[in-house]
Amino acid sequence: METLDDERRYVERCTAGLRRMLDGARNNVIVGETVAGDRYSAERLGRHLKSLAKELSEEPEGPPFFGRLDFGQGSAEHPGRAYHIGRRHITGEHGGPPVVIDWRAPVSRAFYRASARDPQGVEVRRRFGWSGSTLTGFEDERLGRGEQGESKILAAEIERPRVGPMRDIVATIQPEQDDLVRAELDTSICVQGAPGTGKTAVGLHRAAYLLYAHRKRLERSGVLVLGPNRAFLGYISAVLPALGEVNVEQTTLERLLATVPVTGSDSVEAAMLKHDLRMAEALRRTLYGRIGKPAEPVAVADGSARWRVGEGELRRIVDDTRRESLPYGVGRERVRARVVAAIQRQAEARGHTANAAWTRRIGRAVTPALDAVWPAVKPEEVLYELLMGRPGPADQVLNAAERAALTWARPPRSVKSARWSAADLVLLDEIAGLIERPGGYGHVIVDEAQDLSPMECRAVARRSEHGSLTVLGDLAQGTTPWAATSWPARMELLGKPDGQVIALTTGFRVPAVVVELANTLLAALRVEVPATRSYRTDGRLRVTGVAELDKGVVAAVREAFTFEGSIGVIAADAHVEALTSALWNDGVDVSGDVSGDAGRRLSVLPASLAKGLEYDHVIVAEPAAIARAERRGLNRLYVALTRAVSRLDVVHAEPLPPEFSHPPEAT
Ligand SMILES: Nc1ncnc2c1ncn2[C@@H]1O[C@H](COP(=O)(O)OP(=O)(O)OP(=O)(O)O)[C@@H](O)[C@H]1O
Repeated sequence: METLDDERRYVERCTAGLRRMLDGARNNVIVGETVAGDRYSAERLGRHLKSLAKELSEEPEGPPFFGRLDFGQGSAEHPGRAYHIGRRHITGEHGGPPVVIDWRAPVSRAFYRASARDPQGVEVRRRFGWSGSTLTGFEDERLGRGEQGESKILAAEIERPRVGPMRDIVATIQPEQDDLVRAELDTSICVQGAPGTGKTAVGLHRAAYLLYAHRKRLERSGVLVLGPNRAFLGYISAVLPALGEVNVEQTTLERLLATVPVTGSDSVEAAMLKHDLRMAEALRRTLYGRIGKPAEPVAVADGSARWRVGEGELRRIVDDTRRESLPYGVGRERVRARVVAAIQRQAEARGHTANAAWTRRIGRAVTPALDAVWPAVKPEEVLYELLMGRPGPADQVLNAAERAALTWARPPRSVKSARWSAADLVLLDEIAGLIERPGGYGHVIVDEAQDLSPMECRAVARRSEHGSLTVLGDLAQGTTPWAATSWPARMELLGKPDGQVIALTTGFRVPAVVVELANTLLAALRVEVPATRSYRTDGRLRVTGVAELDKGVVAAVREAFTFEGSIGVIAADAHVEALTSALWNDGVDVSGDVSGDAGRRLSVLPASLAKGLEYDHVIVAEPAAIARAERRGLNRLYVALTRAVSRLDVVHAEPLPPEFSHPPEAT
């Protein structure tokens, strides 16, 4: 077995290999520009090579490898071979074998899965420790001899103080996580996991894995990551580029659906209704209500000829087309084509020849008749009609009180002046999907999926109809009024009723003492979620009663600065401003960005933005205020309490919510 010095020399080989790859890619750009046969292929090839060169040169400096596998002589596939495993493949000298194997390659799987009980041919698994890009040491597990122990390098990685945005976990993916990361592309999965079990990490690594294993297919069809808000996206946005994947769309559902600006708002009652599944049927009926019974025949002047499709035939065409359940817009064009075909039959019977230009002309000429029976519509027009509250086909789905709740209190003068709400975006998308099927993605990853409404699930389902889904969430962290209470039901709404629901049960963020406190709330949340165990036995919890909240928070922040890592003050939305000024007046720099991106250590954030984020030291200010601020305030509090990586301070001036059971009070 080599020494640390040997491994350091190997690092130099890797650095040289990377340099070779970059030079090669740059050289190829130049050659590619001169050798391609025609301008089109020159441009395509050039673009491809340039992006490869750019990708390589922009690759963040980091350790070239994190692990090594030495296979025994008895291994069927790799007898006596050794492989270094890293974030990306690094080519060897003179066309020789690669010096580093991509963590996603099939052989790397054993790094994550081999154990003393099932060594999978691996004699020794080595984990490397790094300080920046300096190799500092390694640990060996002699799996072939049945030796496997707790890894200090793994523990240090999991327990390291957090600063800045989320990092990848390629060096330490756990077997239960690896199973999900490498699940087949055609398999849709739903991961239920308590806070900090690595759902987001798993989802992002799955995206990277799928792009590696099915690059051609997915580069064509695309991979989409949906997160709950911009702060969260800022927090996770560096993970995939660090893994060499820059072509994944990462956005929120609201942004994805933003076809019109959101300038309006809804009462909770109206929003609840707009997110209710029955809206799908109400909208469908409203849209198809536009199709009319033919009142007159189609008459078309064609030079000296006059063509005519009678009312009866037109009615048959419309009825037949309706029965085909096509998207509304496709149906309209089908009716047009059938009317033109009927005219063509007449014309040909009278000796006219119908060429393409004639067909186009007649197609245009039947538009007025088509508009009368199957009019062209825009989604906004359909929703406008529904929200104006006039009697209509939706009355068969919604009762009078519901119709009244949906109706605009101050109706706009026209579609153009309508002020659409966030919930309206979802309805507009539903209508757009009824008119024409949207383009989909090869794979969609939805994080914090417990918060999706039934109507939002349908918007996701439309985009993954011909692809697969990774759904990530925690029923206990549901904070929207329509949050999920069962995963199989949500998977059905998401269009993947056969999707497997799998639980992650080891927590890597929240220390055991904090989990215990958060779990006292869990009973009150009335959701069925599997119990989890925290990997972390370190950590500190302190509950402090104070006379004045702002002074208590300032003192807690001052103390937090004496530790390493990021600090998050999480408060009820209404308290954020006052706490920020109290800190500011005390000379604390509070300009930190919520996602930790600005490099500052302290962020003061409303509880409503805390989802998915984590801070080394969390100060939850006035839990009772967070709990009473909204209908699912206790769930929100559960989210806030579980953001802590190392230390949690609960600071309160009011009594704690009664659902907290006897937390230890600081003196
Ligand atoms: N195998 C692992 N090795 C090292 N760190 C890990 C591992 N799995 C998860 N983590 C770390 O644990 C923390 C929590 O992970 P993540 O945010 O993915 O959890 P989550 O289940 O999405 O949490 P939440 O439900 O609270 O949003 C992150 O810092 C992540 O990097």
